[in-house]
Amino acid sequence: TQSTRPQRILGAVQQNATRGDPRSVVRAIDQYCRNQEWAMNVGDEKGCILDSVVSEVNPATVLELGTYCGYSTVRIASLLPPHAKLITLEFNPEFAVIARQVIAWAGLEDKIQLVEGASGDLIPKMKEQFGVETFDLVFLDHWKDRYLPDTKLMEECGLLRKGSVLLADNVICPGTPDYLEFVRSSPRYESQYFKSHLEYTKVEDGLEKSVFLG
Ligand SMILES: CNc1ncnc2c1ncn2[C@@H]1O[C@H](/C=C/CNC(=O)c2cc(-c3ccc(F)cc3)cc(O)c2O)[C@H](F)[C@H]1O
Ligand SMILES: [Mg+2]
Repeated sequence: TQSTRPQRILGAVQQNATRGDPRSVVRAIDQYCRNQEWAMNVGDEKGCILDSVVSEVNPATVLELGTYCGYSTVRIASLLPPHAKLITLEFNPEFAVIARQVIAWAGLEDKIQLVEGASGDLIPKMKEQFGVETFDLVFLDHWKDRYLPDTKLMEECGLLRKGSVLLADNVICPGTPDYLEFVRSSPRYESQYFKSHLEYTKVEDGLEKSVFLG
């Protein structure tokens, strides 16, 4: 039977990456998606910007919205200090199955909690069900029309504190116009655009880093 793109990405990891070596997992996915078939990972170019923001924030608690195959999940978790935790939300069970195996291959199960479900349902349960106070860093990379409602929901649920950093993928391509307008005009956020390119292409895209001011 025909394999799916996520299954082929997992295969590339299992064939080309070293178990327990997260950076080799990241490299294997980038090489596959650049040379064989495109996939919507944040990728190597925007990934370097992601790395620098993660290193700067040095977060104890991270929330990722939209796991897909776990590329950015592994990339972020590989840079976290000991005892730091990353919660990643994914509502497509087929993607979750693949992402769990990619995370396991990287040996990062202890740092990453993949929760299956929709962000709109899970965000209100973060405190009670997952023992989270606030998030130091949130990486938004799920449906683009959900960035703004979920940001407002995180505020309402008290999951952001003064200094929490939101990092949003794809603010140019496919684009998140309502989110961008909000974080750039709101007095409660200090926003900065990092110009880059759509993963594995020459098309413009970028990341928006927005610090919640409380
Ligand atoms: C809505 N709440 C959700 N809760 C949990 N998991 C979710 C939720 N919503 C989606 N998911 C989950 O998060 C993922 C969704 C990622 C969406 N990403 C993109 O569409 C996306 C698209 C392009 C792109 C650019 C140009 C072009 F020509 C074609 C594509 C580039 C990118 O970097 C992207 O990130 C996953 F698939 C979905 O199940
Ligand atoms: Mg993306």
